Amino acid sequence: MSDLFPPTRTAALEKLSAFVPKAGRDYTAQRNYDRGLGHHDAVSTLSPYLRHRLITEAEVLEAVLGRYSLSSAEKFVQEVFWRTYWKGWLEMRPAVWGGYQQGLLRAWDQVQTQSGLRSEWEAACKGETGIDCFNHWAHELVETGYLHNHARMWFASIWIFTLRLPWELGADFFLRHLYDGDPASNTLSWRWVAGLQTQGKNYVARASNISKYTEGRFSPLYQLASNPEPLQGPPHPPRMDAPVGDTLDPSKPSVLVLHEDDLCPGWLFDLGLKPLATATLDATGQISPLHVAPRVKAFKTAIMADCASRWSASLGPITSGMSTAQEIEDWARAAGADQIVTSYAPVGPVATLLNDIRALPVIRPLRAYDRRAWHHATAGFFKFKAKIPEFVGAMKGLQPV
Ligand SMILES: Cc1cc2nc3c(=O)[nH]c(=O)nc-3n(C[C@H](O)[C@H](O)[C@H](O)COP(=O)(O)OP(=O)(O)OC[C@H]3O[C@@H](n4cnc5c(N)ncnc54)[C@H](O)[C@@H]3O)c2cc1C
Repeated sequence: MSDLFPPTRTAALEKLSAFVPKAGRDYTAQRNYDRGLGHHDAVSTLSPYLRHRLITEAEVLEAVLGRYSLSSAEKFVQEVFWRTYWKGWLEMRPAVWGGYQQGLLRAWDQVQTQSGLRSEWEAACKGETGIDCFNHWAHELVETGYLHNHARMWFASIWIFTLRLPWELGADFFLRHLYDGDPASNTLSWRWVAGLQTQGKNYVARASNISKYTEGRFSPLYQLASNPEPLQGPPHPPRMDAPVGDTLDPSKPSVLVLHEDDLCPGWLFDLGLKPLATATLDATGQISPLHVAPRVKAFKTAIMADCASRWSASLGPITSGMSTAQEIEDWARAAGADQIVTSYAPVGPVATLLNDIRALPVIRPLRAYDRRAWHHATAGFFKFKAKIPEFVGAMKGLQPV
């Protein structure tokens, strides 16, 4: 497992405190520079922890806003809210996740039946194309489980417009190798690069931009598609209401399911939950039709174990690695529960698995942070970000001025 991301909350907190002093002017000025493996100091590299809520958005924002004003740390705060925005956007249009999964299966079928496509896809995943920077990022991703945001944008753009590979295969490559692989941020960012998210507007990687922001490490002059058209896709599905979450009745005999979307369960105990027993869920196998990288699987297993050991006094007997609805139902019944309690899981493999549970009610309280923000993801990020002072004010228990 990579030393860059030790799979513990302690490591996440240490990373946060090391980063906080840089979250103001330094981040604003430096965040777009990708200085390469071992030199990602200008950004927080907190995403593997934030994605799984081994540390929460609220904790990160509070630490940064404890040192800086909102206007001094505006850029960083906005980036954290991109994660919130993407989640809210997908919650209200879950069909986009289903559409991605279907598109991926179609593309995977083509890879298996068209030898030309298969060898191009393999070369891209192995970092054996004729484009140095792209090859470098493919290796960095596979070897470290992380890529800088700018590298993700360039990589996705080259994958789609220069190599002309199906975007779903690229998104899948990311999900199988990123420690922070996330249904909302990944799918919608790939769609954004392709021109499917902000429809008709694609992101085109330019050699000059790559050269500037890699400080000359790469300069793929004349190697990249120069004026590609955005991909065409269906219009966005109709918007559903954002979820508000269930109310927990802690007096009912309950079991707790811990999952990779929220590994800070303390707020559920604050609601009065006293589980008879706890299970950790393993939904890793559901994220892709292909094998997820062993380092990613190991990271997820380890952060769940870290969570379980931190909270062991509150969890009751712990069963690890449940991976089917049937297993969970049988275990919950055997424990004598009337209900299964779990933090609300946003659109993705965990939610899909939990939706299959029929034998017992599944109670999914939603954090106030998500409930306040998600329903504002109606249009583009520009409109959403205008609400940030309000979100932050509510988080601090303050009214925005
Ligand atoms: C094609 C593509 C695929 C992506 N796939 C994922 C993914 O699977 N999982 C994932 O967590 N992020 C994804 N991102 C978003 C972003 O690249 C990463 O969250 C960010 O690079 C993480 O590094 P960091 O923690 O050092 O970020 P910092 O710059 O330090 O930002 C702080 C935090 O803000 C959030 N954040 C920053 N930028 C974004 C963004 N553009 N979208 C959403 N949240 C953001 C993250 O939680 C991050 O930890 C993707 C972006 C692109 C362009």
